[in-house]
Amino acid sequence: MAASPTNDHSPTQTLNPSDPIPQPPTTAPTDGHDSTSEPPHPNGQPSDAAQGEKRKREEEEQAEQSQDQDRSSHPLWKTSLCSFFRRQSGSCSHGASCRYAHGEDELRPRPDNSWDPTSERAKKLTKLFEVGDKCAPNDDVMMTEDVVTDEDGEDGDGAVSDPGLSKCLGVPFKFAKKKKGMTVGFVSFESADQLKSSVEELEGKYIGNKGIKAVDVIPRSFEKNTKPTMAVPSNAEKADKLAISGDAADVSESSNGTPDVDGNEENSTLNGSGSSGKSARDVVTPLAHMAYNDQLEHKKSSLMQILKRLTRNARKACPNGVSLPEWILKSREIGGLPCNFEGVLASPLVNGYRNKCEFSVGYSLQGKITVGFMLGNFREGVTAVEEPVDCPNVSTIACKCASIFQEFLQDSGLPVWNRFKNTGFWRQLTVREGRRPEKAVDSENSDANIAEVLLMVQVSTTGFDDALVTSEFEGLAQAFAAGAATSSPFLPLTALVVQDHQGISNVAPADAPLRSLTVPKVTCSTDSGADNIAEASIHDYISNLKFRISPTAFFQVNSLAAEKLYSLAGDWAGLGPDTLLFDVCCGTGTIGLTLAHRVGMVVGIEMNASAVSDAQRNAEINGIKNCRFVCAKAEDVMGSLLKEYMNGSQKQDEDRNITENGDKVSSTGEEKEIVMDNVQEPEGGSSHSVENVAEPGESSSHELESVKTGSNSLEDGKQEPESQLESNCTSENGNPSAQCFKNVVAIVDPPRGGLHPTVIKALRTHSHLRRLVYISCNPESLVANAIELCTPSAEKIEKGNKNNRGWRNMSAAGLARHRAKSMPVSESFRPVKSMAVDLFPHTVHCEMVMLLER
Ligand SMILES: C[S@@+](CC[C@H](N)C(=O)[O-])C[C@H]1O[C@@H](n2cnc3c(N)ncnc32)[C@H](O)[C@@H]1O
Repeated sequence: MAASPTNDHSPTQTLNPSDPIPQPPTTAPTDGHDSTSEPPHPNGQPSDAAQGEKRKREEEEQAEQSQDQDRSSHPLWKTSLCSFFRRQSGSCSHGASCRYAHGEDELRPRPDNSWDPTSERAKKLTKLFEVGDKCAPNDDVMMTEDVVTDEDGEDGDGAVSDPGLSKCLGVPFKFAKKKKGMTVGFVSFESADQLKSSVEELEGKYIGNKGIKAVDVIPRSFEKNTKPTMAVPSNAEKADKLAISGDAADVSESSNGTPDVDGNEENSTLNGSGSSGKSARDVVTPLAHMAYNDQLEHKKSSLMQILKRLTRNARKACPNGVSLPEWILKSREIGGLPCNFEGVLASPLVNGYRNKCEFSVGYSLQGKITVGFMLGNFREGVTAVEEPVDCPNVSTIACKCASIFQEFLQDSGLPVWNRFKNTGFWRQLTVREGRRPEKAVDSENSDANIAEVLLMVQVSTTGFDDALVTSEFEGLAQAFAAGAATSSPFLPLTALVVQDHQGISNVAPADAPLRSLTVPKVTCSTDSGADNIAEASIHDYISNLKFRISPTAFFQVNSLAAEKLYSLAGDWAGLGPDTLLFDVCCGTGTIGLTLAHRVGMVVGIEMNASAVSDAQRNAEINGIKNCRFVCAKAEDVMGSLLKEYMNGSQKQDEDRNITENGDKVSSTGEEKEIVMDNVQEPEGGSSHSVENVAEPGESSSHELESVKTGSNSLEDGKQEPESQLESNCTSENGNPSAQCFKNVVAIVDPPRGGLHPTVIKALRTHSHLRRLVYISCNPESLVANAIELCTPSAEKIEKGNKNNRGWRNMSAAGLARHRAKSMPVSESFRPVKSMAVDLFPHTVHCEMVMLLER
């Protein structure tokens, strides 16, 4: 049964935003504007001229799209009612060519078989649904965790049955509970008879206008003292239809069960349905059934569709009275793309390429404690975990580690984490592998290239006896030592770390306590047994540079493909001895350090303290002296750093930033200037001094500067920077200033969500920054950020209404269009070229690179 259509559903909520035809206004807001795609006009009613202009743009856009495709065969053709036609009593200037339906007769069903929610058909269906449509889809609940009650009617936590849910159900039962954010609730019964009669009574029942569907919780045969339990998945889009509270706080596991939590690609992989019959392989590597070349083709065409959104949205956002930029006009010649898309570069290694995997701890469908991948989404009631067998992106060594841990857990005296109750001890295993330098790489046998393995076990120690915990940790270390000793292929166990984390989701904050465990010497190939957490790290190689990687620091999961990615970014960035390169979101310094020999100076910005510490150390290991790493959130320091390095031209910048309406914005475009602390040496000269690291949210930055502390010794094969800075090229605080650099470029590589708006503003409003290379693991956020960077400025900027709640429901592109309107007057960038690098074979993900210039 599909989610029931309701009148308050806007098309953007019910349709896939990737649909190439933007949705029309289907509701009739008072200002006559398209409330689904545009925020309300901040200054009240738009003028007729503005409406005319907007309409003209839409017409142009329509004309362009008609070149691309046969519109009438488009899946969204006439699937929404034309609001102009309705408001103007049956007339629309587009006539028969309008993409929207002129009346109910013309209306077509949407690809998901639903109807425009404002249509009569949809309303009728809603009514039908309310009086008893029983054709609900068979949502699979694979909740393999204990959700049932104790004998006293309380759950294991002592929490009482959910009274709101009890009231809604209106049938006899023993215990009922639903967590906020979940689309299913759980009910247990005194007896099988009670279950049978209650389920019969519940069939066809509604809570609000949402049908209840009762399904068995996945085989509970493994439970001792099984009590009859069923799940009641709500067909509501939002879980609050079944919850007593309207507040549907999200408790979903954003990454659990996925191989990576680094804001990287797989976070979305498992957010689909948890349909039974799916294996871990299907869920984690959904393209594995395709030949690799076909996978690349598949990625190419979906990336092209996403890229076209940049053109469409920038066109839409282009202010009235401002000419469309050349790149938008020319996009017609390249099928609506914003710039040339040069294809997808293949990964040098297609199987076993992941150097980091995060394995969930949970129960399999058969009730066995399992270490592997979750088969779906916790929100939808799926917690079943399957072993990572047959997932071609995972190395044999990583699988072996998961299996050793799984064996250990079978006899552990401590419980596995229960996501439903938020109780338990063992949560997750992260396996990180360090590979040998490239020259030694054997692409046929990727496991043979693994030289170091770091294991991080996530636990929640709260409420557990210290002595028991200590003895379990000893047992764990023994188990890994013994397992590694007998492993084939050889398991070079380097470090074992425990991360203590109490939070609901397994995504731990960067400062979650870490403890290094001593692994008995007998099994260890390298310097294991380190009690000092500073030593718990592994090393990998990119472009012949050696990188130290701490347990929680980001490092691309496919090192060989990352090398291709970074060199592509470097080639496009137009580097030279006169270049100052900003490496924004630099992680362990990979991009800046691999390109350092091609530029005058690198300034890296990164918020994760361990990663910055690694970056600093990596500069030292490789004898690189022209890098400076700043530990701070980019949004807190980007403007200040650009300003600092563009000292000489500051006055000019400030003059430029007096907007037409007389408002003066800071040179960074930020409303408030963020003042950086003076540059500080790391305490005691040590790059590991985490005391020097800004707390999250602090606006100051403390820096670990490799410029000053880089060692002179070069390891074999390491690159000497091409140019060293003249000693007189320094600003007041001793850092080299931009006057020494003719060319200032930025390479940004943000997490999935993209750049913070403050960073975008700073990059855009610093006119000396002429070139920007954007790397992204999420092309959607790249497009959203590029809309803001590439849309021409209005002659007069609009001030946004920060209290407008309508923004919450906007797509990323819609929000970006809106933000573009309030961007301080500044020269926009233009997309020059784009290309993708496949870092994630067998998954739908890719790294995208786009060159922006002005
Ligand atoms: C996709 S990774 C890229 C790291 C690095 N460029 C590389 O390729 O190894 C994104 C990095 O941005 C960092 N990050 C996330 N939000 C940030 C912020 N607001 N400011 C600075 N760094 C941030 C993360 O810690 C992570 O290291």
